[in-house]
Amino acid sequence: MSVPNVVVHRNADILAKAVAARIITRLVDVQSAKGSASIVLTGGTVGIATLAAIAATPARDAVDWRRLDVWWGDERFVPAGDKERNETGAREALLDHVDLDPERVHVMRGPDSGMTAEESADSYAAELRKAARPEDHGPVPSFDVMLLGMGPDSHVASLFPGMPALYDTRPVVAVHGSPKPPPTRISLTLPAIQVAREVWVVAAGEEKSGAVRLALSDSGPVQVPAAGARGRGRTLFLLDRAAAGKIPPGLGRMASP
Ligand SMILES: O=C1O[C@H](COP(=O)(O)O)[C@@H](O)[C@H](O)[C@H]1O
Repeated sequence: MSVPNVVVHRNADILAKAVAARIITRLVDVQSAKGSASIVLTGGTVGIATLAAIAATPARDAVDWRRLDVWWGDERFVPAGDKERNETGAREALLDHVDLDPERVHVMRGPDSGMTAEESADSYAAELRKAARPEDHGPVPSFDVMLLGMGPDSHVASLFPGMPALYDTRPVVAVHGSPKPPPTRISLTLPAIQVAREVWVVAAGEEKSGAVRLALSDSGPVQVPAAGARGRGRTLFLLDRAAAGKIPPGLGRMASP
């Protein structure tokens, strides 16, 4: 697993635009190297603002959207189209505005599918397994880039401090009793997160600063889930100045002072 690098931007708006530019560059680089690329999306404020920033820039046309697999790190277990779904936010911000191959948009199903949360998690795990190649050496594809928002409690995806999902070795689980509504969710687990080639944790706001500090310390991921958000090849913490306010001096690289 990689050691995190920290990049700090002046405010949340610049952060979203800078992450959008990074994503475009990453996807173009991967597509030019191997044909297609994969991204794991997050919900949350910076995650969705980043997707809107991609939609707003003409550089988005540099990506071949039809050769992109889109996955989610977590989903709220509510019906398709519900405003609470991470999928709904992502579609409104970006996915409905680019020419994606619908077969490559891998949503986590909600209760309207007729599945229980457990069945939905199992079906997502099966979809991941189907997409994995021998070179992935396991049941989850080596995602090219995974975006993860982070809560003030240090949760990433729908992995909340102390909850059973953090001990689970399956790639996808149902989460019940989430401290943040809605209570039922589907989430990748840490073993699935940690197969990503690159994991980018995005966070803005002073209320996240304590969690950022802990996530960059040697805290254990059961207490501080974001401390387990590490990519195989690269881990980035992409922050605004407020979220970076409590990290030890010298750790954060100020990109836009
Ligand atoms: O519930 C969730 O929250 C986190 C972070 O959200 P934010 O609004 O505090 O940025 C998000 O990353 C996760 O995907 C989502 O389901």
